[in-house]
Parts: sequence; C-alpha cells; structure tokens
Amino acid sequence: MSTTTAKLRTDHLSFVVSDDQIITDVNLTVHAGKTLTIIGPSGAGKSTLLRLLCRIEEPTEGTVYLDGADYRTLVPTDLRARVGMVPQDPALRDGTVRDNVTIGPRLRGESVEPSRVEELLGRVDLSGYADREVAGLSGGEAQRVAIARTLMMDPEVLLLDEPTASLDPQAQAEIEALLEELLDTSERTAVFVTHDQAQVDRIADRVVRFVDGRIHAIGTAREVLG
Ligand SMILES: Nc1ncnc2c1ncn2[C@@H]1O[C@H](COP(=O)(O)OP(=O)(O)OP(=O)(O)O)[C@@H](O)[C@H]1O
Repeated sequence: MSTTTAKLRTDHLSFVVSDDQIITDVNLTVHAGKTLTIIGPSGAGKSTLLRLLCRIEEPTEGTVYLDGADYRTLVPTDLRARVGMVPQDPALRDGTVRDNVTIGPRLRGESVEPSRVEELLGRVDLSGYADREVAGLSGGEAQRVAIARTLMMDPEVLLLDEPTASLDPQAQAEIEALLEELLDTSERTAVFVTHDQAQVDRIADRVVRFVDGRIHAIGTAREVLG
C-alpha cells in the first residue's frame, strides 16, 4: 500500500454539545502507515477528536472518510473493528485476561482460537497470562491487556489516547517501546494523543497542536514544538 494514501480524512469535523463548541472545523489527513500525534492543553478537545474519529461521538457537522468512504456509510461494528481505540485508562472488565482480550469478537458472535489469544499476548509480552484474573494485574500489565484487546480486531487505524499517562515511569517506557515497535513494523495508521513532548519526538511522523478544539499548528515535531 502506498504511504501517500489518505487512510483517514476529516472533513470540516465539528462537535457541539448544548451550545458548547468542543471541536471546530477540523480538516486533517492521516496517511496510511503513518502516525499523527495530537498535542495541546488540557480540555483542548483531543480525546473528543479521537472519539469522533471512531464514531463513539457523532459529529454535529462534517464527517470522517476511511479509505475514501464516508464512515457514516459503514456498519458501526465494522467501523469499530477497523478503527480501534486504546484509552488512557484500560477499563478492563472483571474476569480473566482472555475474557477481556476476546471481548470484541465475542460481541460480534465470533469465537477466538486459544492460539490467537496466546499469539497476541506474546506480542504484548504477557505470554501465559490468559487465565489470570485482571484484578491482580499491575497498571502496565493492564494497559498491555487493553492494547491486546484492541489489536485482537486487527484494526487498520489505532487511536491512542495518552496510553502511557497513568503509568509509572518504567511501565511508561515499556509500553511506549511496545507501541513504537507495533507502529514501526506494521502498515498500521495511528493517531496518538500525548502530553509528553519527548514522546512526540520519538513517535510522531506529523504533529498537530490543538487549542480550543481547533487546529493551531501542524507540521513535523520540530516545526510544531519549535
Ligand atoms: N459529551 C460531552 N458533553 C459535554 N462536554 C463534553 C463532552 N465531550 C467533551 N466535552 C468537553 O469538551 C472539552 C474537551 O474535552 P477533552 O477531554 O476532549 O479534552 P482533552 O484535550 O482530551 O483534555 P485532557 O488533555 O485533559 O485529556 C472539555 O471541556 C469537556 O468537558
């Protein structure tokens, strides 16, 4: 696949809630296989933008194109499978690691081979964890489960909402290394929200600075961070 293909494109994307303009006229393109990083102050609308990109929130104006198709024409479960989100807080459900990482296919009425679960857990460095209860996991392990849960659907686009923000520095470095490897070695397209400028330097192909729900600057890490 050409790396110049627009995998994801927002077209005049806006979001208003009870007269509050949260996202205003956002026009962005993310090319296939590339990572776009979103930075900006707290409350700028970064998480809302990610929720709009996978249609957890419904745009009040504008839309998003996935491989050139208006995402409103896609069946929601198919859209969720193609555009996967890793949240800041892993939000695991009570039960085992296997219960959590297989939740996407199970909601679609599909079963998952144990070998597939093991393969995915191996990718996030949790081999042998399938039957562990999630209640006893560390923050870093829980976030690895959340990443495996999202990867289970093999999404073409990965939305990462400050995936290392709630972790201690060591777990943060480990999860970042894991994500870097996932993004480097795959054709996967990613949108990565972070507060961490050093992380931007390490991960971003392009950077957008968001302020008050609008694009304030866009370019390379050097151009945007100065
Ligand atoms: N569904 C909603 N209803 C009401 N207000 C909302 C809704 N979604 C987002 N907001 C508001 O939009 C603003 C932007 O929130 P958002 O979480 O997207 O910012 P953010 O840039 O991700 O912030 P942070 O860096 O602190 O996570 C906030 O003021 C939030 O309260």
